[in-house]
Amino acid sequence: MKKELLNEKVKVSDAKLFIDGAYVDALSGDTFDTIDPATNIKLASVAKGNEHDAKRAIEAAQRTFESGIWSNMPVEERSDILCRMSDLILERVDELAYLETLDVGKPITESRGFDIPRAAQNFRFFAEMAKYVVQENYQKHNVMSYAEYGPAGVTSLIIPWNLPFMQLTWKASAALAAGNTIVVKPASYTPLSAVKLGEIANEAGLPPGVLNIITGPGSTVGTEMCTNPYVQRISFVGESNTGKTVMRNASENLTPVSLELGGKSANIVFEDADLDEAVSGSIEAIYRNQGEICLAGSRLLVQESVYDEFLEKFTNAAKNIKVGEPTDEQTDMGALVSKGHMETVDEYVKIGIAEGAKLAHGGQRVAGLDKGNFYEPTVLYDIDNKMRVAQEEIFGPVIVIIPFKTEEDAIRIANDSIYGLAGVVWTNDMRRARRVSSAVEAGLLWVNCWYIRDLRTPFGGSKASGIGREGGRHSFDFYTEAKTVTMKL
Ligand SMILES: NC(=O)c1ccc[n+]([C@@H]2O[C@H](COP(=O)([O-])OP(=O)(O)OC[C@H]3O[C@@H](n4cnc5c(N)ncnc54)[C@H](O)[C@@H]3O)[C@@H](O)[C@H]2O)c1
Ligand SMILES: O=C/C=C/C=C(\O)C(=O)O
Repeated sequence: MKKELLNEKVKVSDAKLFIDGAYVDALSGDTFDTIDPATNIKLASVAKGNEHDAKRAIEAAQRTFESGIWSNMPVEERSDILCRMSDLILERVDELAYLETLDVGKPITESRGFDIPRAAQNFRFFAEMAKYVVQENYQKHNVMSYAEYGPAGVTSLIIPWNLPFMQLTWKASAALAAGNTIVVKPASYTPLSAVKLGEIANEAGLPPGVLNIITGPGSTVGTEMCTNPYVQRISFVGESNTGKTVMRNASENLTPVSLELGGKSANIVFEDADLDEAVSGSIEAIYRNQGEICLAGSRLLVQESVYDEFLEKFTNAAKNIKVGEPTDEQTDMGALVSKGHMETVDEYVKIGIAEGAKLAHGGQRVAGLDKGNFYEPTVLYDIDNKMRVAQEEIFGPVIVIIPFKTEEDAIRIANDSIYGLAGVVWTNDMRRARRVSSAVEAGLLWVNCWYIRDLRTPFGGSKASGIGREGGRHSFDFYTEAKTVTMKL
């Protein structure tokens, strides 16, 4: 079934580089395999680009930018093309969702219900918004100053493997709407959906050379995308340590960076919260997408007075999660992206237990599903925030539960982290909600909910979780170059 669908819909031979509107092999002719996380069997051969291919793509993007075919196109026309891309993504939702599920290992209900529709929404949102970006114009006596926000130029987008199509389109749609030409690199574990964007672009009428896609290693392709002098903007999503390398490399040409990096977000449950709501929200915040979400509420802080009751309810809910074949409609949690990543997650659980953590559930691979990278939803409790499992990003289905006494303790523990991506607060006291959300050091705070998004809001992290914000006007700030023109009239 899988193979047939792959051959029929995915056309394995299509997993090539996309440069100047055409699918091409890597200059070296090299390929690499992308693997199905549910079986560890090869899914497809993918062109293995290197720095020379990246250079070729950047030069195509530069030529196209200079031609003005996209950068000078009236914004309404650009917007129409991007809206067509949005429509085409929706028309192909089943195929793209299937592809994403095969490549990432995530449940089909998640790909079809979230990743792909959100990708379509990304394109429509930024295409519409580009038409209404407010221009500044000031006057003092006979002097008028106004600002032009032109496209920045060739833009590099480097994407991780956890939400591949959603995050690629989150960046690509904004960068394109602003009039840039782009070069994108998906993660090597999950290149297949990104490759499809080339077909969609051609069908929508995006001029050749505006979008270029290079599959291949970060060390070669990614490095070129950060150091090539034609590149004017770099938007990167991935681990904090890779983010440091990106920033170091970007400094060579003083290229502006937007970095969305790792997290270890505090999810704080107060005694006055609706406990059932807090349990189901916290379950989603750690186990959705196998825990492979940067925004995961991966440090669960629970007030002592409700700790035992919460722990019992949470553990029962974790036991009820159905881990299984990602393409099965009944599956809640699929496979981890790779065998190596699953081993890292398992290693963390062992480290936690050695550090003194107690195990309420999980802590091992799922019995009977040993061909794929299936790991049980795992609950570690009685955690001290100093433990490695509380400080380091595990990026898998492992919650660490930490008791706390007072609001001040909760805030102190929440902020005792190198990361500052997100935070979650469960309480029915709105004054407390306001106080705690102000005090927690993070770019994103959710109260009595998790991962509800409004694309107009600033999105990004503080501390080691990133630099800059995207979303709404913040995306346009990053993907444009401002110029102030002052005229004496
Ligand atoms: N803050 C956010 O919005 C956000 C969103 C999703 C994922 N993440 C983070 O991403 C991480 C998981 O993703 P990952 O394992 O793919 O991250 P990663 O840092 O290993 O890789 C991310 C991308 O960078 C590329 N890359 C690797 N070395 C590079 C280099 N030297 N120069 C340029 N590019 C290079 C990779 O090939 C990949 O495409 C987690 O830390 C997670 O929290 C953050
Ligand atoms: O894993 C990280 C999640 C990133 C989410 C977004 O970029 C988004 O919702 O726009």
